Amino acid sequence: MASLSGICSSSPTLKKFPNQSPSLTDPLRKDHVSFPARLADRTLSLAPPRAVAREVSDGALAAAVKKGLEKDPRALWRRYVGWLYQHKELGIYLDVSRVGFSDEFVKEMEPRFQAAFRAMEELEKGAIANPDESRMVGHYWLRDPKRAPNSFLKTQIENTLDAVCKFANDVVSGKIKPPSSPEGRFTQILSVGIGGSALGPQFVAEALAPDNPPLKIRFVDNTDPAGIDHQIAQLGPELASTLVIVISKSGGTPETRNGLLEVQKAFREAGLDFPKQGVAITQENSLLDNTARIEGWLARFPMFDWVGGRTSEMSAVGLLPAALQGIDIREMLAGASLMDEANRSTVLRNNPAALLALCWYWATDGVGSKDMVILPYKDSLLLFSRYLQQLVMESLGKEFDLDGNRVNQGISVYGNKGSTDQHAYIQQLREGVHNFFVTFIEVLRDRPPGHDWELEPGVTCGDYLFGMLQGTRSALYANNRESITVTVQEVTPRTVGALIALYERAVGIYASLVNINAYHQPGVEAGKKAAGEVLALQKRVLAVLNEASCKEPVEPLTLEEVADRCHAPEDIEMIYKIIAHMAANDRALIVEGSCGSPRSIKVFLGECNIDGLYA
Ligand SMILES: O=P(O)(O)OC[C@H]1O[C@H](O)[C@H](O)[C@@H](O)[C@@H]1O
Repeated sequence: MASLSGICSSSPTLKKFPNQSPSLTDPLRKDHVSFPARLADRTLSLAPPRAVAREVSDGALAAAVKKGLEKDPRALWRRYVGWLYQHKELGIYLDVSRVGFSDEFVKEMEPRFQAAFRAMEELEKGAIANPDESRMVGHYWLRDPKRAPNSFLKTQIENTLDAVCKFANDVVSGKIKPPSSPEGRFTQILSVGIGGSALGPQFVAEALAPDNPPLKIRFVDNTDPAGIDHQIAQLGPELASTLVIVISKSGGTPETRNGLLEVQKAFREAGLDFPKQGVAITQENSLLDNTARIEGWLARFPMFDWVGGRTSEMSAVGLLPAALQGIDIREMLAGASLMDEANRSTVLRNNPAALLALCWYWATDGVGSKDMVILPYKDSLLLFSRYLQQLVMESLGKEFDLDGNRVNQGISVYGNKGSTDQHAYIQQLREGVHNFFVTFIEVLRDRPPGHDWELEPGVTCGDYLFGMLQGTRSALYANNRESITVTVQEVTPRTVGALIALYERAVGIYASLVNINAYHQPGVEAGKKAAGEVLALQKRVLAVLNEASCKEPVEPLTLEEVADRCHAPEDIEMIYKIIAHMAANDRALIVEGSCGSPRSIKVFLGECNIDGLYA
């Protein structure tokens, strides 16, 4: 059982259309105006934007493009050595040599970087770095509480960490027991949460949980009934020894609420007392917090107003589940803190997060023109790309900049793992549409010492993984595909903490470079609001169908009739979808016609709900 210290990546058709290069002549291309010096530089000598690449395939500019990315091995080696970043204590390396930025570009960007460094410094001092929500942005304080802008916040962070450690230790040691478990101690965690309240814990569990953790973890991160049923079924009798951790900063996210209600129902049906096995992680006085307090849940931990969901892994959100799985959370914090310290350097070459941001700006023209493909060559880092998807896309995907200009910024992120993806999408990356740059995550240590063996003379299984990574990096580069490589010695709590911190800061710096607020997510609300409107419409449809179904004889209705009676003729398509969904779930009966020809449908409810008539 774990102790507290233990827890604590030649278009032939163009020949037919030699005069077409639409994106180069499109006046809306932002890179025509965004950074003229750098564009001039690039058309002469550097890695091709996509439109240039197409002309190149026609042969005209091929020589210039080849000149673009350095191909001379000696010059490349000099570039590699010259730009290689190493964090000695963390054993982390950052190689940006396979991104084609020039010295001139770096010089042009220098003032912007200095401005970004100043902005990060202000942020860390407690500036309102999220102006739209009038919030401070304090995730960096979580791993270095003395940097918090006042002693109250410092104490809050320290007390929460202590409480997390104590609670985890008490659960792992069996001091805190489930009320009715034959095993006498908690054996499972069911984490209910979504977005930033799930992705960090999922990534960390996959990366760091030991093979036999003190508590195994499962996730309910959706309002998919079948998915929830599956998790509960997998728990089986162990529901009695399951600690349910409900995580929601706002405390009112519908998917999380639904997950909680479903889990509570399963507890009732199993005759279990949910509050004695329930833990809430949320902002003080949120709906969730009040529910947990009133119902007397086993424990409650705070989420701070100044920590965003996508940067909450080092708060109770990430630390509690990690500690319960026997992951050394103090090591995660130490790794993040060390990385933060390195990222405070105002010398670009010495600042790994700034180097990443530089590469992102170069590769995407500062307008998101290329996608970020994350390829960790290590199974345990599988979920890193998924974690980064939210961190990068929710932070950088913004319609307006800080001055109110419409910019539609963002960088798309996707990925899975190597070498597996070499058998899936590397074909397109090497030879297909050139709309990406790759980040390889390399782990030097193949497996714990003493377990290695040569599966053929001089070659281990890990050597193949290494060879696949290096081979893919070279093959992509040979075809002018840029890549970054982040290398870690091994996957440990310290390096995972550092990787999270590295990307958090890179996102913050990049946001400053392109002048956007990385810390809000106004776009997410539109979908939520529309979902609420659909559900409100469904209630009206139900009422109309119920009324017709309560008539004697029952009055099946056409879609037009339902829409008219809902006073929503403009919503007929949505009404059709609502009815088709209800019919698929045996909640409405289609007596005439079929869903394939919507105008033919006549529908009513299987039974009349008298109470519903007067609701
Ligand atoms: O933690 P919660 O308040 O439940 O929010 C969960 C998620 O909901 C949203 O849709 C936000 O866009 C995410 O940033 C957030 O992480």
